[in-house]
Amino acid sequence: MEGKDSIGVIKGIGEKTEKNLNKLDIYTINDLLEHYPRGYDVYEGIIPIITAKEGEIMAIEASLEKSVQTKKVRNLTIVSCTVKDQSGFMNLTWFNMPFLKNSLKLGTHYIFRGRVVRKNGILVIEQPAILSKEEFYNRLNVLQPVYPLTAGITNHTISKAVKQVLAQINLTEDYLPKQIRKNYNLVTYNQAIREIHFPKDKEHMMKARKRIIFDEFFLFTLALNKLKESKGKNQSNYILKNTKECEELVKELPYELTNAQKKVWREIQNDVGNGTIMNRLIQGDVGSGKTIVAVLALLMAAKNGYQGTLMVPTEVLARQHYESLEELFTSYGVKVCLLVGSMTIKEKREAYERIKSHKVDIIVGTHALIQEKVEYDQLALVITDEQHRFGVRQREAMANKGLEPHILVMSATPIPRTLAIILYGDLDISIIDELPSNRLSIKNCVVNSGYRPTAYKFIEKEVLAGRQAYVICPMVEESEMIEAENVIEYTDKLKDTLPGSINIEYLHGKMKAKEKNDIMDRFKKNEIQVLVSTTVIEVGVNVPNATVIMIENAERFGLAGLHQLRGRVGRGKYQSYCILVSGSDSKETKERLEILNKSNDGFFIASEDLKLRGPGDMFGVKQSGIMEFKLGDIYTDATILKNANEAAKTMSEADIAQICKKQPNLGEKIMSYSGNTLL
Ligand SMILES: Nc1ncnc2c1ncn2[C@@H]1O[C@H](COP(=O)(O)OP(=O)(O)OP(=O)(O)O)[C@@H](O)[C@H]1O
Repeated sequence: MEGKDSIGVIKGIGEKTEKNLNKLDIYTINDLLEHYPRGYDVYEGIIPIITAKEGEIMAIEASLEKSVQTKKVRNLTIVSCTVKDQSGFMNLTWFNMPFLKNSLKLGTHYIFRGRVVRKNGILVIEQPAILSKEEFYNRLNVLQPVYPLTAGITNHTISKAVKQVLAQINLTEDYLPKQIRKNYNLVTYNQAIREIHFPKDKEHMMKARKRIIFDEFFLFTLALNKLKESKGKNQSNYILKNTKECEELVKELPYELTNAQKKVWREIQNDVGNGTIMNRLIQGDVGSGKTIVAVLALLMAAKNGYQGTLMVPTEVLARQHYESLEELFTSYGVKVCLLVGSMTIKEKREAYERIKSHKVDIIVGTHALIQEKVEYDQLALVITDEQHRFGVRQREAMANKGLEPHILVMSATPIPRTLAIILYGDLDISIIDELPSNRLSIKNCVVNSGYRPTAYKFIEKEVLAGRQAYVICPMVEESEMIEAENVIEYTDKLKDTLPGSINIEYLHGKMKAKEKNDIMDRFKKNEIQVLVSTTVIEVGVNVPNATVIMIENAERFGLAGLHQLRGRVGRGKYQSYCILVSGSDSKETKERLEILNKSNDGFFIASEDLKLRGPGDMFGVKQSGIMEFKLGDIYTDATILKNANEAAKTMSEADIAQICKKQPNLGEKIMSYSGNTLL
């Protein structure tokens, strides 16, 4: 078996499973091996039912009190039952597992293990695993990998497949020179891959992680260094002059640009006017007003007779920008068009035609913008919104579309300067370090679920005063389907609680793009006052009239993620509020959430978060996922990042060629970061 082989060669993986694995971007054996656990589950002992705590995972040994009930709610089958041990009773529920009705027998003792949640005021274990004594005790205190999943793929499917591959594959060829391994105290590739999936203990897992993260950062910085070298300060084909329209737009804005915005705008003008190609990153906290600076740059490109694009991570955002740009630019005679994946073939074809013939100046869209079929005419400026989804590769693919256009990247990730210099090695950095002066600081509170009625009353009060609110629903990791169902259920309950005059709608990842856009449009127009949503409320959504965000299960998010979510409010002149509802009473959770409670400053939060979370602290909290590293976290793994960067710098062209010979897929890996032919 070889890394390049298709996953179809694994015994037990049929066509259907293969298709489902493809949805997780797993096509080859290598992809599977690099589908790292997102955490580890550690089985602790059996405890009495009476000690159940909301939000925690528990194992109980119990028997059925009554026979199993099933009911159908929309397209979900819900199986539920009550079990008892000597200390008390507990309700259990499963989704879409109707067969349990016949397999669970009265009078038999089972071990159930799962997360305790509160439903209608009662504690319930949701989706518990049912284990035999032997299975349970075999797993006790052993780190079990927990993989990112998709519909049709269980954790068991992946871990079984990985086990089989590890038994058959030879991974002893290590591309990383021995000296580097020695200098930075890194285990071999072979050991790392084996132990990241099935670690002997936490210490081994940490060593495996360190090596894999080192590789991620090493290859990334290698690619960046190359990119930087190849770019140099190249001559630009597009020299953009300042235009009177930009000055007019600045004058017409309902606010004055902050000094930080003015400074960044000047830097951009200088970049695009001095004859070299601009490669610039604008970094600014959520809501600091990056968009208007990008808008000015686009107007300038259009008024110089060129095209410009604005590429964002989601369709909802693309539409939001498209609509506001169209409104802003019409009076300047600048034509804007939208290009997103969900458009019909006919619509897309029309867009391609208008782009190619330069009937439009500004194109706003998602990754559809970089598809091969799009041909631009004099594309002078590419702006991407780097909310963790666009890596160097996409940036380059876009750049290659034009005759080397100017590139502007916007990021709301608060990265300390020393790290930013490494991570954005090929870019100059501008920082918007000042919020608009009309902003009031967001008021925060951390509460438990008992506070919900008060929170709902508060939302009602704000809505009656003309404002709007977001409610972010509990996170469900098992399946998007169940998550969607939760959102619908939550919305129904909220409708029962709040007055009928308040329009409440929901948004979740399973909805069609058109439905999502429609809901967002109506929320923007204040036809919807309360939006219940999963985290699909993406970074960048801008509804300044929304003043409350209530986040359920706040304990399950990383602080960076919470800060981004919170950034959906406090974007206008009104006092805004963030209610963090925590489903856990643990001291660590309280400490973590307290950081957000205390501060609204992204840099401060990131650095405090770092102090609390040690490196490799991957239990329980969703990682920030910045810049597409599979395991590496730029904050907690900053030391590894610095080391990897240092090591990459020592590599000469010949060294790289040498190690690529040893490991042919290394070249591909580097390319996957850079999108550039390096070798
Ligand atoms: N100088 C300013 N004074 C007052 N309001 C401003 C100013 N600049 C921008 N705004 C307004 O602030 C809001 C947030 O701005 P914008 O959407 O550009 O934020 P952002 O930096 O892109 O944030 P995010 O990272 O969350 O997307 C918008 O409604 C915008 O109109």
